[in-house]
Amino acid sequence: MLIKVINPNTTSSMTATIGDCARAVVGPGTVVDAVSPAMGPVSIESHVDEALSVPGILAEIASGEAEGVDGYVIACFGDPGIDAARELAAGPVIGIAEAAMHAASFLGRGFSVVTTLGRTVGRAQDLANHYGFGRHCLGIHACDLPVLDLETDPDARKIVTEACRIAVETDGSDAVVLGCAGMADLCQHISAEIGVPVVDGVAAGTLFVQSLISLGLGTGKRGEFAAPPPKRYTGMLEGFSRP
Ligand SMILES: NC(=O)NC1=NC(=O)NC1=O
Repeated sequence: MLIKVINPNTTSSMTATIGDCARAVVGPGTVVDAVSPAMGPVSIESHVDEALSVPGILAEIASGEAEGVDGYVIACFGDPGIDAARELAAGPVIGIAEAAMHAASFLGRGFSVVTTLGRTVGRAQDLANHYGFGRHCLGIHACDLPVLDLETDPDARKIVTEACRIAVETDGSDAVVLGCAGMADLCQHISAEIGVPVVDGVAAGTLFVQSLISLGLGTGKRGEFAAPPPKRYTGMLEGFSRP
């Protein structure tokens, strides 16, 4: 089977890290194609960044459908464009926030989320509530690292680890969810350091997609997520028009 893992930001080094983390967990019959869209923000740290990442995500979903992709992971903790992507895809589409929260909910009574900048905390809270994890999500904490500093700051691992330690002590949580795809490669180190399960949504989302495909399950097409009707788009979006 072929799973397309889409890093909605256009930083190729982060896409490579994300792809490595996804490939590390899939079974022998699964190929992971990790991509960034040709257009979009170099990192996603605001509502504007998230909105501007969606056209590129949808372009990747559309090309994936033509290429016979079996399922998709949207590897950004805001789960941008997830509903629109599900309209375009036949197979399952899972965002890393939804995946990580589901996984963490199996590990105890409650989990903490550690995200990047403080301004992304509200979005993570909205997603927890939207997905039905408001009761399980005991706290959402920012490590105050910009997304791309996760790759460049030599202290990034220590900063995220300490933020996770403080989150668990503050919230009394049983597990931690990493609130950024760029943290995926820190997961095992942090878990060993703080002594609680740490969930990376890239790995969790990839395995959930693999499992759904193995069960022969894809996105339901009877109603809300049926293929969208023909539509003309103008200006910069003209290429998205559906005859
Ligand atoms: N909360 C976040 O920082 N989310 C993210 N921004 C990105 O560019 N990738 C993420 O996962």
